[in-house]
Amino acid sequence: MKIFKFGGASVKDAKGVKNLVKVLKSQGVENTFIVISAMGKMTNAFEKIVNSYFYKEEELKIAIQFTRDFHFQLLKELFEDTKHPVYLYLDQIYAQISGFFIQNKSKDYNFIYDQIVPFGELLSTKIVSEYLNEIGIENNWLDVREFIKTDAIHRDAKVDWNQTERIISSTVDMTKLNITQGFLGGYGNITTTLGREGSDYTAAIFAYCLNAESVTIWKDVDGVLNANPTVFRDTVLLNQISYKEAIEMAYYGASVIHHKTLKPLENKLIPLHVRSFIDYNKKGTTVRKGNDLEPKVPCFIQKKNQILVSISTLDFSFIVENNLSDIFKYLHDFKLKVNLIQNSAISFSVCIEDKFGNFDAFFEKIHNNYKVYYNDNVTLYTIRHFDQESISRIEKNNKVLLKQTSRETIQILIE
Ligand SMILES: Nc1ncnc2c1ncn2[C@@H]1O[C@H](COP(=O)(O)OP(=O)(O)O)[C@@H](O)[C@H]1O
Ligand SMILES: N[C@@H](CC(=O)OP(=O)(O)O)C(=O)O
Repeated sequence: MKIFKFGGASVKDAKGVKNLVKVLKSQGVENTFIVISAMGKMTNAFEKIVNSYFYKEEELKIAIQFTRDFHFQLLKELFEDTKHPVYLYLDQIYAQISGFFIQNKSKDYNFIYDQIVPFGELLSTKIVSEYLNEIGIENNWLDVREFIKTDAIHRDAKVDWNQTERIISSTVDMTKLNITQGFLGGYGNITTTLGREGSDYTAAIFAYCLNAESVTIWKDVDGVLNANPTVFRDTVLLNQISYKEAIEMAYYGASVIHHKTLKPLENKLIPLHVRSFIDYNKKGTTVRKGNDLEPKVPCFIQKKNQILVSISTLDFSFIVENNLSDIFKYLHDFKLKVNLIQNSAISFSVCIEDKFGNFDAFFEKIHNNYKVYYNDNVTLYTIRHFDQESISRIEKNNKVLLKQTSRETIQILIE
């Protein structure tokens, strides 16, 4: 059995949905399990709804209407008959959204996020599923929240592997073409999410639990390239990469594969194919056990919006011995992702990412006990398998704030 994951870019409009059908037909629909993300940029649009609810109530209605109009327009292009039940589904979803905001008493941003943003995936999967039925490709729509069970950490839920594996392996009917949502999970009856861009991970979870033969994620690029083509010129397609190389690249921020996707696949040696939904006959990239990189070229990863924090002790005590555990505890408590660390005798520099908007609270907590300086909005470049030419490419015309080299990797922080 094979798992296909279609991301937002592949279903960004009605043409995209029709193209998904072409991809499916070209590969054969038998023994296939499909994971789909929200359409186009709909996750951002649903995030805007949550943001308006909290901070700009006067924009809430418009934000909701924007997502509704988007899906309604798409339905009109896919289903001529406005009496088709999928239109009713759309109405029901928007009644649920309004009902939620009327009844909600919670002030927990992350909880509310997880009750609203998932409508993007629920709508996209229902639309694709109904469209496939309409054109004669029978399929089974699954509510992923009943299958992937998580803890209650909203927006960053951890999978309960025991429960999830038991449920998936015993209840998914593999004789059917199944379609489900990426990115979502369930804690009891409460919806959770696995972190932005988590649909690749969803595909890997199902692959692991169903012992799939492969996972294919369909992208708007030919496969995994040695750099993001929207940032770098002259990129090269990587035909094959090892799990280890892929996990390193994803960890450093190569957004083409979600970083949690690799471990479940590597554990069962399930190959991951990254292929183009535009040129779907091309082979793309395969991630599997074997040579690190084919061809072996420097690989560039850019991470924007980083904060470089330099922390030193006030009393000249050694930073590592006496203070580091303290600082790391706060970094952990405030969910600040550490991307680079470097220390001297009395000071410590750390490059962090503030996904949840907690940096100010972290700063508040530590600035009385330490001398703290920071530069925000800096960019971290990572080069795997670097050479002098690749380093010069990054450093040219840029102010380097910090640089760190290990055997295979160099990281350069640029102002
Ligand atoms: N190393 C890389 N190779 C290929 N694409 C990359 C790489 N790094 C970043 N990308 C970006 O990832 C995009 C595809 O991923 P994404 O937009 O998340 O797709 P989807 O939403 O369909 O999952 C590409 O269009 C490209 O801009
Ligand atoms: N829709 C979610 C999950 C996801 O993985 O999306 P995509 O496959 O389009 O990156 C997000 O945008 O975060």
